[in-house]
Amino acid sequence: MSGNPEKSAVTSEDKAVTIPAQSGGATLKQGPAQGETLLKVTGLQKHFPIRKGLLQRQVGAVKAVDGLDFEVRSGETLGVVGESGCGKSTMGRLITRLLEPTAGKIEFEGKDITHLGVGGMRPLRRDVQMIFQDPYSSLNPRHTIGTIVGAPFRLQGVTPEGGIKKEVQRLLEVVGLNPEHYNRYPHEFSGGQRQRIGIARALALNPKLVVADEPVSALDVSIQAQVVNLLDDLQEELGLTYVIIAHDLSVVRHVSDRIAVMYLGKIVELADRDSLYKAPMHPYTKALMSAVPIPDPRRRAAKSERILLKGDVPSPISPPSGCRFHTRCWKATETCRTQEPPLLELKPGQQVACHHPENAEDQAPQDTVLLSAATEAIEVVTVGGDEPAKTAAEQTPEPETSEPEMSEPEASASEGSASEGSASEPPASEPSVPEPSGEKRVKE
Ligand SMILES: Nc1ncnc2c1ncn2[C@@H]1O[C@H](COP(=O)(O)OP(=O)(O)OP(=O)(O)O)[C@@H](O)[C@H]1O
Repeated sequence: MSGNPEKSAVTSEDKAVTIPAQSGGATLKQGPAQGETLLKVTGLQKHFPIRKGLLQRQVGAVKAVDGLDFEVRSGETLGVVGESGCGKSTMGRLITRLLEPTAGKIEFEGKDITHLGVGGMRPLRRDVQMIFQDPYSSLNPRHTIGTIVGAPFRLQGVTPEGGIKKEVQRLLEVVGLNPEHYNRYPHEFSGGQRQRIGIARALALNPKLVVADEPVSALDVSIQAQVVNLLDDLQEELGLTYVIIAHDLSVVRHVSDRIAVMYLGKIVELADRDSLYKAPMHPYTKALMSAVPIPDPRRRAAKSERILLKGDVPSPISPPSGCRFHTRCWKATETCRTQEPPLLELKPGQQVACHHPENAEDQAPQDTVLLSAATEAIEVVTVGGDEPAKTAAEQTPEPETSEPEMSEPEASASEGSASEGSASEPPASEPSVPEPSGEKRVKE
């Protein structure tokens, strides 16, 4: 979250906690300098076997994570986004070593931790912590919050200076809870407060890397900003590194320095936050970005278009050949169906796995014939503007002649349409939306 003016503006307004100096077991540790690689993942895979019959023979596998390559730099926040079932949580559990990888390599501070046993993992458990999505099921209802937040000390055999109780009370204060509530039970707290308890537990041993799996998605919208700001403040004060998994792109935009977009067990795009939001290169990223609601009423009044991907995400048991997104992509060609695109750095700080990327040189310019399914792959919905919403009966696909109605940036986007595989630049701040042939348009 470093160097993110948008985030710091919100943080300073809502700052509710001050973090006292670390003491006892939670003293600041030496780690890699800011910006150096803290975690490196190479070819990471997790295939869950599917077994059948009396002999429980393996008949297939769910390829939840199927070859990830990325690194996390010290002090940064890497956001991970993607539709449900694309393998985000599995990736989080792999890098925190809550799951055993099927293949690949995980290095933490240069040390290979891929297959460390329980004993070898013990020191790592202090350095890598996880915050879970559901603050209701992740806290034991029979334990007081004092016991819950103090558990990491007991498990690691660490006695902080001043004792566990004092340290737990300090941690509760750090996350904005009343230290006097040490003896209360989880059910006595609200969702947001429970998530703060989960955060206090994760911070107890002063970790270097915190993996947060949908940390705010179970919370009321009004509470989400408080928890996001708390994570922000804690990162600044304690020098934490985050991997934040979320499906809410507004949250990810707010918290992340870099963002990895996952689709069916693979990273399809990995880029700096601003590059990704201004000029997404993978069609899947573009479709995701077009669905982000615009909070500014002035900008909302302007017309914008959303790409609705048709059909479901294919099964991770037998993912599509070639590019996994080709069955839902409006740019898909024969190359996409047969050849898997590698994740390449096509612009500084922006890696993308696509044969026909947006806003960049076409990687397979000779292949210009769209697959027949490509023209039906999406629906483009125009939203905003001053037009009143139409009922379903009134919604009619517009004829080709509707194009002159478009504003200039939209028109230029249409020039770089799928069929041409062009590399036109998008409008300055909003992702452009393609005009595939045979598309249906519905106005709201
Ligand atoms: N223990 C398991 N055994 C078998 N399949 C699993 C297991 N855990 C996850 N999966 C499957 O792996 C795929 C990826 O799941 P995962 O939970 O990682 O996705 P996700 O992107 O985090 O989705 P969500 O946002 O819904 O949590 C899914 O198809 C899921 O059904």
